[in-house]
Amino acid sequence: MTIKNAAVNVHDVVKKYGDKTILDGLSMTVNRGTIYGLLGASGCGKTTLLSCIVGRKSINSGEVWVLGGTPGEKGSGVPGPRVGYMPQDIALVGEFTVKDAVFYFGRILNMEDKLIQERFTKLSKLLELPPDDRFLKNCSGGQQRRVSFAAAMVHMPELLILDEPTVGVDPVLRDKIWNYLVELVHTEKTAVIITTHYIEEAKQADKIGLMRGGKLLAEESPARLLSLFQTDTLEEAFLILSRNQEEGRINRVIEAANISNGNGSMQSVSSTSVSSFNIAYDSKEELTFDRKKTKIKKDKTSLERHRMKALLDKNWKQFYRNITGICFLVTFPILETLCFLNGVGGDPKNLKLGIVNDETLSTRCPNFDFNGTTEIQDFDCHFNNMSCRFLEYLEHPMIHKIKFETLDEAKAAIRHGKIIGTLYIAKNFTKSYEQRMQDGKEADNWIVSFGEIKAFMDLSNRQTGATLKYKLYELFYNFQEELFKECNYPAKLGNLPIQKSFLYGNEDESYVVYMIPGTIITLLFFMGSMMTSQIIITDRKEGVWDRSIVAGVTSLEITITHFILQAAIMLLQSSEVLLFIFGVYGYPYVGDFLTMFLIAYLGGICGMVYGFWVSVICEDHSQANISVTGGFLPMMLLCGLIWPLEAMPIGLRIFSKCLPFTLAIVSLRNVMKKGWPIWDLQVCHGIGSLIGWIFIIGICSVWLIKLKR
Ligand SMILES: Nc1ncnc2c1ncn2[C@@H]1O[C@H](COP(=O)(O)OP(=O)(O)OP(=O)(O)O)[C@@H](O)[C@H]1O
Repeated sequence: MTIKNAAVNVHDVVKKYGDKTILDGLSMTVNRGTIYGLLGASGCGKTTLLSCIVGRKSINSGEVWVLGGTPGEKGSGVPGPRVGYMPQDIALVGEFTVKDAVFYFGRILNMEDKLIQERFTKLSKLLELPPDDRFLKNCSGGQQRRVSFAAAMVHMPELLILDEPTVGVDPVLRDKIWNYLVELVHTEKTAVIITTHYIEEAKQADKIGLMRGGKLLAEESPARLLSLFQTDTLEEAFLILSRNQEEGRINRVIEAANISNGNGSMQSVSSTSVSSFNIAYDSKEELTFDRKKTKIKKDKTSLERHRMKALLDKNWKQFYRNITGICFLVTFPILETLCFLNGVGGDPKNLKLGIVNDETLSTRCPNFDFNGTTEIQDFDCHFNNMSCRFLEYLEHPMIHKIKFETLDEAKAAIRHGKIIGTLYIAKNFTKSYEQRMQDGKEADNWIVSFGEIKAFMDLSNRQTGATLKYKLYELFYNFQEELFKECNYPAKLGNLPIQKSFLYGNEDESYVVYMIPGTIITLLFFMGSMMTSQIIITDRKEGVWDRSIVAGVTSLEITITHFILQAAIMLLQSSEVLLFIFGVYGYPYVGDFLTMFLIAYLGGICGMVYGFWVSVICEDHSQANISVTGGFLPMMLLCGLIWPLEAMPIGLRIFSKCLPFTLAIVSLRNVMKKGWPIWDLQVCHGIGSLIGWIFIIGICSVWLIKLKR
């Protein structure tokens, strides 16, 4: 027998996961137009073997030859339309209807819709599929398995690989499926490899491979196995083989049958094993010869329109039929933006401030009247009731005044956390304040001291304490400025002798404005990384990724089509965030909006690529969540979102500038606050750093995907 008759030829294959050997020098041959039943206990390596045959797993040594070539190499037909693969997991999209699932694979394989419909109708009847429009996520496990089976067979492949297709299928339907397979191999000359735990159903196979411990114990027709071991069932034959292998007495069927039968059937068994050895040997020779003649080329990773279309259609259906997902993707950026704008940067309100006014013994001065508090006599300005006048200026939403009789009481209240600070006004404040003005540089120290309002503050909450402190300064300046006006003194005499003017920004700006560029970029980066890592891991976990690749789709096509949809979603999310900040809340910007949008959008795209990297290095969602947040939080703390970069030690500052967010935030702030154009060097730095990171992470991810295979 030659390799031309063999659909699959596996020779002396070793496959390891780490140190663990899963396939231990395994050889098998599957001929065209036959059914090959691969049997073995759970965990013996059946799925691993099938993955090596379809080219989804690389082997450590040995040879795998499929439909005239090596999987993954030119001419093998694997992955591609010549093979139909039904993996053990359902490996279909839950948001697909029954019909969508079959059409998806048909379209990937470039079949006309009319032909797909014809096949679908036939398979639907044969496999008793649920109604066409039922979503797979609403089908039972057995129903999903049958749909998966139909999807593997829609294109009538030359080689059909079925990993446990009859699990959860009732005996009548199971019988029907086997009859169909038998008919298929006879009429179409299809080669079928089928694994099953129901050993007896494999009686209809042309050949059975009994696998155990990574080796093939026997490779015979069912009838021959029964006669060799003189058993009524295949299960018993398998039991005898397994027992003998466990006891270390056999490696191959020849010895097993000897042990089981004594010398009686020695002759026939010997010839069987010799012939089976010859198959592998001949094939190997021809295989080696062919390879010497033709240099094997790797299949090019071309982009095919029909596959891209089918993938885009799949991604779109996955997206719009997942209502929870849509709600999250659309509303999360708005919610986060609202939380940020409402929760960060506003002034505190109703801060409890103690007042000890020894001058009037009142906090509110109920019948206080501004009139008469200043009086000009002999060119001098005389003051009355200044403490009440000042307390009027403290009528502000930030301050809630609480009267205390003594300073000690007020200090005790601060220590017990009842108030945030207290002001103390001495008994002769007005007189001392007036004296201090008139005496100027000749004023006595005690006059200066009594003419002061003393503040005692709790600064343990630095932000609140500092905000109140600056508010008190501001209110006092207002008080003093108006007072000086009334006295015909220069209004600014009491201010610090510094003339301030601002070329960019202004003094009253809220802290939130400082945080806006950082928040936009970090939020979109986070959204992008979460979205991409979750979607890709889900795709991979469900097995859709692998299965599509076996059907001929390339990793590049899957990645690009995912990227197209997610980039569109990111466009929406970036618009939402910018619209809320600058449109709805009206925060000012002076630069070009499109440049700001570009930087924000690139931040989101960079997040998507980071999410792609995370999906490559992580096995599941929880690992991915840890990686996304674990990578994101340090970057967020170091990027200048919360605190200026200038406050960092120099080494950390340089490191921070190498991170994806940092320069981008600086650029966005320069456009937003200073109106710098896109060609400004500092703006270009931020854009360039984002683009650089997108390429670096993208290339590393693709490289790692190749390495992992
Ligand atoms: N990616 C992997 N990394 C490490 N070990 C793995 C990996 N995949 C499978 N294994 C291990 O390889 C062995 C064979 O697994 P495989 O899935 O091929 O068995 P199987 O015969 O198909 O089992 P079953 O009939 O239960 O599906 C098992 O012990 C499994 O734990």
